[in-house]
Amino acid sequence: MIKGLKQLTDLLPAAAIQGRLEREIRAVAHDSRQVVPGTLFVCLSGVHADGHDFITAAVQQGAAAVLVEKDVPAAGCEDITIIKVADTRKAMQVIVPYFFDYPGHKLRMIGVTGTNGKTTTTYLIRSILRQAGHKAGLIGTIQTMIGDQILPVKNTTPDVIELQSILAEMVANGMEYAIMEVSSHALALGRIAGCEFDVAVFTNMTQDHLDFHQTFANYIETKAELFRSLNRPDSKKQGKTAIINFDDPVGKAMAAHAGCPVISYGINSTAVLTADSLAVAAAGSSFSIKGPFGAMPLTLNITGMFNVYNVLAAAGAALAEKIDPAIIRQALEGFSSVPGRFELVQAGQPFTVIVDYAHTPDGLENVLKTAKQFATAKIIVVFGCGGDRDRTKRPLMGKLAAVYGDIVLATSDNPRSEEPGKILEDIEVGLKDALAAGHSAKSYQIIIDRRQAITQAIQLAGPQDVVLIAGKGHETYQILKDRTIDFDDRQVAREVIREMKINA
Ligand SMILES: CC(=O)N[C@H]1[C@@H](OP(=O)(O)OP(=O)(O)OC[C@H]2O[C@@H](n3ccc(=O)[nH]c3=O)[C@H](O)[C@@H]2O)O[C@H](CO)[C@@H](O)[C@@H]1O[C@H](C)C(=O)N[C@@H](C)C(=O)N[C@H](CCC(=O)O)C(=O)O
Ligand SMILES: Nc1ncnc2c1ncn2[C@@H]1O[C@H](COP(=O)(O)OP(=O)(O)OP(=O)(O)O)[C@@H](O)[C@H]1O
Ligand SMILES: N[C@H](CCC[C@H](N)C(=O)O)C(=O)O
Ligand SMILES: [Mg+2]
Repeated sequence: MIKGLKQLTDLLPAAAIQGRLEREIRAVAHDSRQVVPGTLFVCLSGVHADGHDFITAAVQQGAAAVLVEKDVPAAGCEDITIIKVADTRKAMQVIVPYFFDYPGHKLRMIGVTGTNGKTTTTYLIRSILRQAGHKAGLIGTIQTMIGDQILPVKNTTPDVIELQSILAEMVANGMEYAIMEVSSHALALGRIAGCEFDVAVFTNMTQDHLDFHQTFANYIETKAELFRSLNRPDSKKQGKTAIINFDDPVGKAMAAHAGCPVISYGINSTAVLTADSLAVAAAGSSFSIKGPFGAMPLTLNITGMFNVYNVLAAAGAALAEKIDPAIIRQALEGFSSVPGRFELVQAGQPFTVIVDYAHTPDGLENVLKTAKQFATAKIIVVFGCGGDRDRTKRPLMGKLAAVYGDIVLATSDNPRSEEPGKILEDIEVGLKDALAAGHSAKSYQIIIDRRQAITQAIQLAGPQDVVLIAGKGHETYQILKDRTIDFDDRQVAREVIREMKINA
């Protein structure tokens, strides 16, 4: 993409400009390390750093212009254009979609938000759309997919520059759909500027990210933004639909924000799509979806009540896109799994080992309830809580692990800049509470080293037991204070089982 700087600044009528506008802009970046010759460097004030401090570095790398919200020294900036606005983040949200020719207007866009279930629901929607013969790209926690091309990701929802560039790539590659997870961080930080969603899905709302949103009420309000966005007077698209979980206490409020047709779903509420005849096992589940098309009996490779909700949400999105129910059924029944979501590790051991991405109290409770539904012997839980994340969820997760598990091994999960022992102390408060109240767990152990915790769990497991290793799912790393090391729960579990020569 190449745009004239004048075209870009025309979108910012209140900007104060110093220097010439007759320049070609070949890229937009807010990170000096990504600046190439001809870049417009956007200076953002962040949590850890201030982009204004990197102007010299950006100029040295060939920046043609800088967008600032503070006065910056002219020295060193003689050959570039300085554009000053009141808020660089907002200005970036205006110019970047234009820079990439508004790819979000050319794709049918499906956004999925909610505390849990976004990744799973987006994968399900993608498989249905592909089954129906559509070209569908995906953006989310695990990876970005453009057709069969896979790109690594840093965040669940990329920042506005990366996101618009991915969407442009999708358009260039003939994608009809972009299905994406919309995190609350993305909504709060305006990362989805320029995306016009045709379908917005609400999965659920439970505690997470209170470090960032401060209160649960703020968190809900932030999520509501996706549904309000369906209702904008300046919208370029027609025929929007909201897919809403009516079993969730805030579902109806989300629907009210949408101001467009709603496909509701739920198991306990009156809704357009419901499910009954539910049966779950470790390796799969069966149930029947009831909807305007009648009944759709399903036998699936994914399990757990929570996945019934994800399936209903995905079916709702597909129905909004007028996909034939027979195709929806075919796709759902052929769907294998999402990496690291209730993933069974099978290395010949006589007990069940599950690796799951539950990293919130609700996620952990759901996955433990599911394990409890089919477990015939002990449940051994290995889990931890991320550093630099919502601290208040730690005792809650500790408590839930001990309420549903028989043996709990609390360990590290991406401690980041925090002291692992301190995180575990927070978890231990909840563990102690649950034990004092006489819940399921007979014992717990605190084992800082995650490999050692997994080894201990596997050593303790007897025939028919269930070992649940929660929190990291598909992740292949452990983020420590000073470095990131390779770490994959599934691989470690397999290695430990093989080393111990445990056979059925
Ligand atoms: C709180 C948050 O979301 N922070 C995001 C934010 O970082 P920040 O504002 O703190 O940036 P900063 O490091 O202070 O830097 C400020 C500016 O200086 C620039 N800089 C910095 C260094 C340098 O050498 N040169 C330079 O130009 C940076 O590019 C930036 O523009 O902007 C960065 C660039 O877009 C993001 O990568 C970063 O996400 C961090 C890594 C993060 O972990 N975010 C998590 C909490 C997150 O967003 N999670 C959500 C939800 C997950 C879920 O589904 O549960 C997600 O969508 O992933
Ligand atoms: N609908 C659901 N309700 C509650 N828990 C769920 C639901 N779906 C999945 N989970 C649990 O949450 C975990 C994460 O699921 P998934 O990755 O689909 O959610 P997510 O919303 O994408 O998470 P993230 O916020 O990290 O992107 C799963 O491993 C499972 O334990
Ligand atoms: N999207 C979530 C993922 C948490 C996964 C867990 N393994 C952790 O690192 O806390 C977050 O960034 O808070
Ligand atoms: Mg996700």
